[in-house]
Amino acid sequence: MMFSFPGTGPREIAPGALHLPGWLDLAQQRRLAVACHAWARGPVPARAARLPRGGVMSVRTVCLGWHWQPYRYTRTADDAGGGQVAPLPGWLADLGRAALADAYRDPAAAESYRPDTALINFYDDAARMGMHQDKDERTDQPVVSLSLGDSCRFRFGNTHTRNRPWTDVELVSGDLFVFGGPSRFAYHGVTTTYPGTAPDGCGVDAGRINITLRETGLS
Ligand SMILES: O=C(O)CCC(=O)C(=O)O
Ligand SMILES: [Fe+2]
Repeated sequence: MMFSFPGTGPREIAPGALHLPGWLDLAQQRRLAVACHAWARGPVPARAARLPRGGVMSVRTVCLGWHWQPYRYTRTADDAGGGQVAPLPGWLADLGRAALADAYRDPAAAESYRPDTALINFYDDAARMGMHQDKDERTDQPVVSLSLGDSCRFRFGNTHTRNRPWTDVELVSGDLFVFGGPSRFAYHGVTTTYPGTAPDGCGVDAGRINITLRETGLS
């Protein structure tokens, strides 16, 4: 299952937070993007999630395994027609384990990773994501993030506040970003995307797609 990673090697952004540029080749990006576009159509269509205080997220999100709504996981998509989301395919969980093996160079950490949900976000040119923690999961297993399509500025902060210090990282189509260990609950967000930067043949005509794999601890 080990992946031979052709990129420049993991770059440590913070302890436990690693950026692996170019982790997916163009053919893998295309296959993933095609799959994301299919999931976006259903059984629960991608939608802009409503926030408890009335706002609406600027990304559209579709979930696999568990349905996420701000700020909890449910079996059925109660805020999006009540259907049951598609299961997380085994090959995507395998890809998550391969990601951890390459990021942490630790086969044991990879073997014990059991992601059971994926959140897939679709960014149009105006979409952003404010600084937040991924804290609706009941485990402290890492989050594995894969980027497709347009590049973005990903802001990776600290675990205490949504403010500085942070590091801005440009995430490009095919990049892997993993955050776990001491960085698992760090604040992070997407401050902007760069329209028109998607490489030809990555399967994304416009905008950006981000997939995060998580282990909810609910399954
Ligand atoms: O789009 C990204 O790169 C990050 C997405 C994210 O933070 C999330 O879905 O919780
Ligand atoms: Fe997040």
